[in-house]
Amino acid sequence: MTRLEELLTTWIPTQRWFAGKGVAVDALRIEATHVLVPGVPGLRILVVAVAQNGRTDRYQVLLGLRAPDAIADELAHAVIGVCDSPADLRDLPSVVVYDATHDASMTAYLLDAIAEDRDDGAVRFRSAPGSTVHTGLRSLVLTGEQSNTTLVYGEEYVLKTFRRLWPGRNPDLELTSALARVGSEYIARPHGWIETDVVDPETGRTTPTTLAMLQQYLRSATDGWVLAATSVRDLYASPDLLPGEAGGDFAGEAHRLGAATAAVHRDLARVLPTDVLSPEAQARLADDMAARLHVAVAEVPELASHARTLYAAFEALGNMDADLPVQRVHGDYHLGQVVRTDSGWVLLDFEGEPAVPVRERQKLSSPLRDVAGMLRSFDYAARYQLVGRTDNSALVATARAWAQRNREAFCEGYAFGGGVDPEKHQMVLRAFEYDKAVYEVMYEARHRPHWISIPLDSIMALTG
Ligand SMILES: Nc1ncnc2c1ncn2[C@@H]1O[C@H](COP(=O)(O)OP(=O)(O)O)[C@@H](O)[C@H]1O
Ligand SMILES: O=P(O)(O)O[C@H]1O[C@H](CO)[C@@H](O[C@H]2O[C@H](CO)[C@@H](O)[C@H](O)[C@H]2O)[C@H](O)[C@H]1O
Repeated sequence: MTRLEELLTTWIPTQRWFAGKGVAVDALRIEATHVLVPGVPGLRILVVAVAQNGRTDRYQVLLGLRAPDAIADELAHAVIGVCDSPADLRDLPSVVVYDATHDASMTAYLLDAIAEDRDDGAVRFRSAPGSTVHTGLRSLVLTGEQSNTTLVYGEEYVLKTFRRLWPGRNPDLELTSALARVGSEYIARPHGWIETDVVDPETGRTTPTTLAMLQQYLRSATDGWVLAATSVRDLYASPDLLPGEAGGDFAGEAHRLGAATAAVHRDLARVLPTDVLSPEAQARLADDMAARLHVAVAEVPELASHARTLYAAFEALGNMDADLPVQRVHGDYHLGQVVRTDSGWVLLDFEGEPAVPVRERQKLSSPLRDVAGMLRSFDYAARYQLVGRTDNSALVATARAWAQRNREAFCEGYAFGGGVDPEKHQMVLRAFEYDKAVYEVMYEARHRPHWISIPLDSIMALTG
């Protein structure tokens, strides 16, 4: 009979949220099993350590268990396999295990437990200060290209379950809660969270670690990426027009998004620490960018011919003779992280780069890093519909014009909303844009190789 570890070794690498794609799994160990609903049907939270190529990453698996003949058709797609029963279920020779995020009868438990501030063994469920969580709502899994798994309960809440676990409080919860405390209108209100203790392998300390965050579901939300892509599509349909003349012009939205971004940065600086980088710290920041480029060139040799310009931009940042104010920022800002609601733009997903340890993500950074992220995203939105088109040469200029118009509108909106004027900090902005483009080359190489030409073409255009 099969052990659960064996099933997980096959299943985890096929999941969208698995960060170690393309690298063989050397070993898999279940580090913790939290039994939330005992017996069958049952629900457990597993912390699974996956060793690959000398490093170990931790993932959260919400595991459903049922008797082998008791799995409903609608759960068939979520089945991981049949394995030996765990030690506490010895009266059953085997069980079917499945991804419990798809089982509304099990996920109801999570919402109930948050509403009751339950302590369940080593798992703590908490509602946010001042929130009364409503229960009895059925959950559905949000589909999409995600690093995590998000459940929507009724039309009221989303529960974002963090898949890759790093010891510590997830910045998404930390920053969203901080912004909620000052009444920010640009976030989805946090309603609760789930946490457990994880031993930090670096320090050996037991560290409260966020497993999930419950947040207001924004019913009327449309993804910023979808809106921008629609605008680009409209323009491509009439390429003789200038972006400002086309029906679906996005510049007004880009301006409002810039202003919303500045407001969020202002609030973060108000409630969380700020600093000014010392010249040494500035040099370290530039060195880190150069080190990331070095790794990327080794993995994607096409980058090599542009490396000199990129290194020069990082060096200029390192030697810059001007103050660089830093604060908590979003950290992975792009059009897929913002939604347009009836009342304006809302920023989501403050967790930063999921592949970076929480400790790193908590470091203060320049808000221009987020600005650069969004500018890169305008470039992506403009270019992605050209991927694979052989007739695209005429449209390249159109794409550039669209990205430029929205870049300017966003920067103007950012300055109008009280942020620094990004266009007046070209050296810093350029370094962050290059650094993000290098990150994207690596991201696409690992997750969406068919899109790698997007950041590579931008780097080519940016570096001349
Ligand atoms: N509170 C919310 N209300 C409505 N939609 C949401 C909400 N939170 C997330 N979403 C949708 O889910 C997508 C992914 O959410 P996100 O927090 O960015 O997850 P991930 O870290 O996995 O990328 C968003 O782009 C948005 O479309
Ligand atoms: O999963 P997350 O949303 O936290 O972020 C990761 O995935 C993003 C892709 O979904 C990736 O963003 C890149 O692609 C976007 C278009 O899909 C584009 O708008 C962004 O500018 C580009 O960086 C993001 O980098 C990655 O961390």
